[in-house]
Amino acid sequence: MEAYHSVENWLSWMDDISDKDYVIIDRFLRDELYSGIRSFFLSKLPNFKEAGIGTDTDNQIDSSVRGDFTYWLDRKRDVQLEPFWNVVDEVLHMFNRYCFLSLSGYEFHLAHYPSGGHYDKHLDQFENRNNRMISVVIYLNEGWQNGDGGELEIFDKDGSSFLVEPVAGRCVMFKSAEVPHAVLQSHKSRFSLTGWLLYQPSALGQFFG
Ligand SMILES: O=C(O)CCC(=O)C(=O)O
Ligand SMILES: [Fe+2]
Repeated sequence: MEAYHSVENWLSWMDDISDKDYVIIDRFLRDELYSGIRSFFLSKLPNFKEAGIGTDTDNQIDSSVRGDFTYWLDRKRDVQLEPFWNVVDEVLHMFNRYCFLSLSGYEFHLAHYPSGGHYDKHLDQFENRNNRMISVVIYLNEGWQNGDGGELEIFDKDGSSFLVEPVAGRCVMFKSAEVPHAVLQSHKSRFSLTGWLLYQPSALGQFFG
């Protein structure tokens, strides 16, 4: 299949994430794919559920920590998103090839922070499950303006931090276990597509598959 982005782009993004633990890429998806995802998002809004903290077996809802509503995606069911899944395949491949990771899975959800929602500072790791390697967030907020809130706050190792505006088409990727981050209170509805590239400890399938 034809590559979605050039190798030169991938090399510079992989350099960025290796050096700084995060990379920010504007207009990551072509217009057509971006619009398809946004329409899909809007069509699913009635089905979103209040997000919890923790894993499937140990999930707690606590809107003082996290105020978003999510809709988990499923590649087999959500076939309208196939062009997006193809990009996910490419992202996985590029991390494996140029960052020497062994990624072999992913999980993605749509996220809606209603006005007033936020997410406290955290790492994208669970105590009882530590296979999230790379976090990927793509923002779908058209007409986002200064003052709308909902910025992603990324913390550096020295404790200092900076804000990333959740503008439409922007993609942020970061190392899930290394980069503490938070979502500042949003003053408008805030839309994103968020996922994690997963490390799966060497299963037999990797050798024989
Ligand atoms: O939407 C964002 O900017 C980040 C969301 C987040 O941190 C999460 O879902 O774990
Ligand atoms: Fe997070």
